[in-house]
Parts: sequence; C-alpha cells; structure tokens
Amino acid sequence: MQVDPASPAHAPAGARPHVTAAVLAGGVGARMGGGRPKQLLPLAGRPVLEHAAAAFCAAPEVDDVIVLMVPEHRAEAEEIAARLGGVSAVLPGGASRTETSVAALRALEHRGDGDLVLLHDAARPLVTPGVVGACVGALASAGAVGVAVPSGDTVVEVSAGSGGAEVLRDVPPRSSLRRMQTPQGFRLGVVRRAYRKALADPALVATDDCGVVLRYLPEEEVRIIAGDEANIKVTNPGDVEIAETLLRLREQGAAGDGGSGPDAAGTRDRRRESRG
Ligand SMILES: Nc1ccn([C@@H]2O[C@H](COP(=O)(O)OP(=O)(O)OP(=O)(O)O)[C@@H](O)[C@H]2O)c(=O)n1
Ligand SMILES: C[C@](O)(CO)[C@H](O)COP(=O)(O)O
Repeated sequence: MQVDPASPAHAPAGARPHVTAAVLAGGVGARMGGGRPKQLLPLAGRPVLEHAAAAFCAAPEVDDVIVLMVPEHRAEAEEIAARLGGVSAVLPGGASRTETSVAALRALEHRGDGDLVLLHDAARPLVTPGVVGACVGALASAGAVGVAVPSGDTVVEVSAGSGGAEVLRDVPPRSSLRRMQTPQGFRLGVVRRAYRKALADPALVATDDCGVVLRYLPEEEVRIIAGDEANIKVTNPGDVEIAETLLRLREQGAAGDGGSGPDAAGTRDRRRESRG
C-alpha cells in the first residue's frame, strides 16, 4: 500500500474529518451458491447491495460512499450506484475480503490520516443509518470501532478429537463474547498502519478489519459499540428469506429510523445543500 506515514491530516485543525463509507461487494457468495454474487440477489425488490449502500447514502455523518465490486459484475453495481445517486465510485474488489479492504484503502490514499473510513459488508443489507451514525460518533474518541451484538447462545470452541470427530475444547464465558458485525470504522492513519504491518506478514489471515488492527496494532484500543440484531449477514440460502422478513417488519414498524429506502438519495442531496 502506498501510504505516506507523515502525511498530514486532510482536514485543517478544528474541522471535522471527512468520512468515507466503503461497501465491500467483492465476494462471489460461494456458500449462497446459485451462480450470481449474493449482493445482487433481490431483497424486497432491490438488490442486497443497494439496501446496504443506501443506508450510508442516507446517513448524514457520511460524506462519500464507494463500492468495491466483483470485477465481472461492475456494470450492475454501476447501475445500482446511478439509481442511488450518492455513490461516488465503483471500483474492483480483490480476491479475498482482506484484499478488497486493502483496495478500498488504496482508493483513499488522497485522504489524510485524520479522516475516517467505514468498511461495511455489502452482504449486510439491514444496516441502519442509526448504527452508521453511532460508529462515526464513537470515532470522535477512538481510532478503531466495531459494532457487535451479545451472543444469546453459549459459543464453544471445538477441534478434531482422537477419532477424528469434532469434540468440545473450550467454553469461553458468554458474558465476554460478542458477534461482530459491520460497519467497522477507523481513523485512516490507524487502519493504514495496521494493514501495512499485516501485508508484510506472510501468515496473514483475517475475516474482519478490527481483527487486523487488534493483531497488528495491539497498542490501539478497538472500541466495541452496540450493533443491531437485525443487521445479519446474508451468507447461506435461508438468509435471504430471513432478511426479507426483517426488512418487511422494519418497513411496517419503523418509519422513524431515518430510512435506507428510496429517499436515501434525497437525504443526501439535502445534506449537501445544508453544508453549502
Ligand atoms: N473477495 C471478497 C470477498 C468478500 N467480500 C465481501 O465481504 C463481505 C463478507 O463476506 P462473505 O459473507 O464471506 O461474502 P462472500 O465471500 O461473497 O461469501 P462466501 O464466503 O460464501 O463466498 C461480503 O459483502 C463480500 O462481498 C469482498 O468484498 N471481497
Ligand atoms: C466482517 C464480518 O462480517 C464480521 O462478522 C465477518 O467476519 C465476515 O466473515 P466472512 O468469512 O467473510 O463471512
């Protein structure tokens, strides 16, 4: 990654940092199957990716939204971006989620270390502008923030037993366990430093970006804030139906959420106008 560690913060002292949301849509959806990336599947009439990106377009704390898409399906993402109106760029994703995160950071090289980035799974279409706003808010006093929910179930560690069958290895205390979601937000200087070290490690394996900061910048505290039970990741075939049900319940019950619906572009335009 070409990052200048000495680069000054983009915003002048006292000004608020620029906030970019990067929606990671570079995956092929192998567990979902079906031949098309799951982020293009329809959910209540709109592609999964469109729901996810719309929440960021609707969040007044976000200045800029970019989408990282499977290269072969970039044209479809461009169509979604055109419909939303608030996405500034659709760029090619990488071969792994980690590589797609790195591609997002590379696209932000012109931003200062003091600016902010939110990395979000396109496969989480139920993210709300409220959670996005809380994540940006927490970044006022933290360099890295993840959203997570408590686990209702006991989460256990397993491994192969003597006969090869899976056996129980450990039962970590449930009270200290959380299920990690996205968005995960960072000061750019922090996540850049973490990835610079991570990319120098031939043993790098990561499933999320907060984990990269935890592992490669152990001195940096990663703040955990409350996520949303409904912010599920569409991963397996049954998840589309669950997400659709949750969306419909939300539409019926919560007109007051700020909305990631069709008015997202309008919200964004109003935000731009109010900033001059
Ligand atoms: N090369 C990749 C792989 C994943 N992702 C994104 O990371 C998020 C979470 O990943 P996951 O649910 O694992 O998506 P897929 O990789 O598409 O699914 P699978 O592992 O079943 O192939 C998704 O929004 C996915 O598009 C990405 O941007 N680039
Ligand atoms: C980032 C994430 O969604 C947090 O729960 C998750 O780690 C993604 O993992 P996946 O293996 O790419 O599905």
